[in-house]
Amino acid sequence: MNTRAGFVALIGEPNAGKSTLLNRMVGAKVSIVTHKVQTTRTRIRGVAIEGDAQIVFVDTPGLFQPRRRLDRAMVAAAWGGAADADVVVLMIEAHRGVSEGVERILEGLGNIGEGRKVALAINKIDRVESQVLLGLTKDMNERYNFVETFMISAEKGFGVDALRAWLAGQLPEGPWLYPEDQIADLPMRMIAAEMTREKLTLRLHQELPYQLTVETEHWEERPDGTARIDQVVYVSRDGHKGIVLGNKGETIKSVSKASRTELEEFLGRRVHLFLQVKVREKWQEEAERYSEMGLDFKDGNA
Ligand SMILES: Nc1nc2c(ncn2[C@@H]2O[C@H](COP(=O)(O)OP(=O)(O)OP(=O)(O)O)[C@@H](O)[C@H]2O)c(=O)[nH]1
Repeated sequence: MNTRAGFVALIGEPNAGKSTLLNRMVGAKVSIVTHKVQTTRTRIRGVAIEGDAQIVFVDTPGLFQPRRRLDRAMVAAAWGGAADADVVVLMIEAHRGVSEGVERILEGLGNIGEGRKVALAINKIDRVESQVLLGLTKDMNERYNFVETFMISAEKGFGVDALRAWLAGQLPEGPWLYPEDQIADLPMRMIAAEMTREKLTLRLHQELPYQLTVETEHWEERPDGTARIDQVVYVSRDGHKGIVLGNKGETIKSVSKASRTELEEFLGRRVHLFLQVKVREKWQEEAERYSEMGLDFKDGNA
């Protein structure tokens, strides 16, 4: 049996229906619902299984409202994520047509590289007449070379199975990115990693090394009702390790304390949190496909 696996970036203006579609495609068991933390990272939103294929959906935070300087870096990062995905799906709203926002996205799409598979999903087709749909399909395909166009209603479920099956077929052959037994607690591991990353962001401000990732390596439910969570903060350079540790380790200690407090509140029980900082020079290359955080921020995008 040949398995397939890969990343799909779902992009579109706010309100296009991305969350609705993801919930339908992914199913409650493995969907990840953390909208809380805005980082410069591309996050995994959910993992869907379709036959022999594992589809990892990534999010593109902050893609469409670049107001402040930080947001511009996030926009660049988001496009970086889309450019690294195996397939990009642009979702638009049938009744709104080619809005200004959609035009901007089309411009951005022009820069993500030749040969990228970009599909168009026209959502909310329940709200328009079929002539409108045909016109919109034609218009959009004249503006960009989509490999495929889908007409769907994420809310009513129309066309969603066809889209998921098509996506599965587009992914490269290879082992699954997440072992089956890890998928169930993947959301919790990721939420915990994001909490720590958020605390690092708050504590370090501008000093925060861009090339930094947090992974939850180990999660143990203890018989006494507490949880032991081991996380590793990966940095790409030795010098960054010092920044994250802080003077006499005080930065990492306060990050750890803040993250643990939040985790305890979230889980409703005591948590023993252990943080380690490790240097992994090439973590971007090696971790991209296998780490819990998936696609990442690239040098030069800021
Ligand atoms: N009529 C109709 N409404 C839909 C459809 N899909 C989604 N919606 C509605 O559109 C609204 C936005 O959907 P979301 O899934 O939250 O959109 P989103 O793209 O995730 O939005 P952000 O999280 O802001 O980026 C919700 O009120 C949905 O119920 C559809 O197929 N038809």
